Amino acid sequence: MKFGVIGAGSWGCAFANLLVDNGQDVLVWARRKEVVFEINVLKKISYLNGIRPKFNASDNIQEVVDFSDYLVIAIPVQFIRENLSKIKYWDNVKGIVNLSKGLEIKTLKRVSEIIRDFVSIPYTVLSGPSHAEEVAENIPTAVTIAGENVEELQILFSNDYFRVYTSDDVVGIEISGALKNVMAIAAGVLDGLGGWDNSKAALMTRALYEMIKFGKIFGAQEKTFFGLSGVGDLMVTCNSRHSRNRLLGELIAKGQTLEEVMKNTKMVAEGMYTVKAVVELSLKRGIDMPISSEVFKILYANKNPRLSMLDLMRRPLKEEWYI
Ligand SMILES: NC(=O)C1=CN([C@@H]2O[C@H](COP(=O)(O)OP(=O)(O)OC[C@H]3O[C@@H](n4cnc5c(N)ncnc54)[C@H](OP(=O)(O)O)[C@@H]3O)[C@@H](O)[C@H]2O)C=CC1
Ligand SMILES: O=C(CO)COP(=O)(O)O
Repeated sequence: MKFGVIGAGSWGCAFANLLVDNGQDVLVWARRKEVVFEINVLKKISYLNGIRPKFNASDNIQEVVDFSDYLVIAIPVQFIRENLSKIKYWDNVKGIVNLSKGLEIKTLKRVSEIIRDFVSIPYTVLSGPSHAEEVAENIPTAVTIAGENVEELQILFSNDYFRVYTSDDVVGIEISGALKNVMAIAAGVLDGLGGWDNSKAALMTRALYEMIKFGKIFGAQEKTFFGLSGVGDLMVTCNSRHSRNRLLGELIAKGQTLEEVMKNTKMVAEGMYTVKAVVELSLKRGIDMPISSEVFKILYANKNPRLSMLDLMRRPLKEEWYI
């Protein structure tokens, strides 16, 4: 099978290597010519130290689409629309596989909804605790896919280091994948303030609750949040040294501004965008989202992270579980 991968960042490249390991033909789209040169000629991936690309790349998006049976999306969510709009013909593509995690802030849409604005071909989302750095080193990883063609894709993607489960909950997988990035920023804030175990465990548990509350309003299934794309990805992202979202929160709590953090990294922390959509949607739909709302205030209203933590502790007392 031929896979075109849109995005030559860490996840696009790690996933492309996985596909090659599984015997698939792969062509990756990178927006910059220097990245194509690095991959095709220098055999380097600048986003993944020490990992050699097993695939070729092109900076011509239409060429990659024309090559593809399946098109894999692996670029930051805020740029999916602008890049899909460059594609003129979709004739060969039999399905889309989305690896990106977030909500579009301009439209408040999930990735499946953005894609439906362009084509109505089968859509599948893949999510779960899967840091690119570890997948690229063939470290055992498990993820979930939902959508169309999942039986075929489950077989094509699985191997001895990558185990793929299936689910019937596209909405739940997209929402849990998007929201865990916001929660990981909050976890990073705690790491920056003190790295306390009790506080981190409390935050992650209440974060899961908040994710479920939000997801159910949009038709997600509760059980999805207890699976790989929910609690699994929440655990990895809130705790991992690889997580860009967690690191963003940590650096802010240690005194850097958002602008400073962004200037010093080329990697995307999706939660800093998604939190805007989450707060807007929660206001529109009347969903109480205390952790997301504090993350928003810390990032965009210059709120002192210590005060955010205190404000969360001082909320009205209540039963633990009341959805
Ligand atoms: N990294 C991971 O472990 C995982 C990431 N994800 C998700 O995958 C998605 C991609 O993340 P990841 O690979 O980590 O990102 P990286 O930060 O590693 O790389 C970002 C990639 O997106 C490209 N890019 C940035 N801006 C644009 C633009 N305007 N148009 C086109 N391409 C652009 C960058 O190109 P350039 O180099 O030219 O700037 C680069 O190739 C995100 O939604 C993320 O949440 C999901 C699971 C695991
Ligand atoms: O989604 C991820 C791991 O599953 C990646 O998280 P970060 O973007 O925070 O690194």
